[in-house]
Amino acid sequence: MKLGRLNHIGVATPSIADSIVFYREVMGATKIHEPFDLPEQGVKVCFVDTPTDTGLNGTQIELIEPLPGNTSIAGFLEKNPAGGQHHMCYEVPDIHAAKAEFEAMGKRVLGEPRIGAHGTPIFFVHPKDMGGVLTEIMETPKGAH
Ligand SMILES: CC[C@H](C(=O)O)C(=O)SCCNC(=O)CCNC(=O)[C@H](O)C(C)(C)COP(=O)(O)OP(=O)(O)OC[C@H]1O[C@@H](n2cnc3c(N)ncnc32)[C@H](O)[C@@H]1OP(=O)(O)O
Ligand SMILES: [Co+2]
Repeated sequence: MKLGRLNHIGVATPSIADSIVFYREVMGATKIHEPFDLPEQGVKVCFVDTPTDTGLNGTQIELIEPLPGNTSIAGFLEKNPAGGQHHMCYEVPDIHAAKAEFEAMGKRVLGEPRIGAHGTPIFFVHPKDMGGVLTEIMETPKGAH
């Protein structure tokens, strides 16, 4: 692998509305995007931008709240009622090549690549194979940065 850009840090929350207030009032976030539902992934999503001085897009905070019926995030929140750091997402140039590399290293890729919150293909690698960090791999959006 070649370590790619840290696209976002996923933070599970019981309430995106409450988390928006936190990131604005406590953290001083100035660019908080409109929340949107991603029903195929069973989550409501809200991106919080972090500033960069490079003019490129900074790593985002991805707030995720379970939609009714979602079990994975709901299960995480049962264990962590206040929410918490859920996953890290790195960019790759080619999602299929990356999937083959992780599988060749014996890492458990969870499912086939599917479209994620940025509209490009993503997959997850099991946290137990990744030093305890649920790791999302995302294909870099065309023309990004
Ligand atoms: C895709 C849209 C958006 C985007 O960016 O595009 C998102 O990121 S949406 C994010 C939500 N989607 C997912 O998380 C999909 C991938 N996740 C999974 O498939 C499951 O959550 C899985 C397999 C990681 C865990 O599910 P399971 O049912 O096995 O839950 P358990 O509680 O039994 O966990 C087993 C074991 O793993 C540890 N665990 C669970 N979640 C995490 C985590 N987020 N980070 C680190 N470790 C995690 C859990 O503690 C258990 O460990 P054990 O020692 O056995 O107690
Ligand atoms: Co994510």
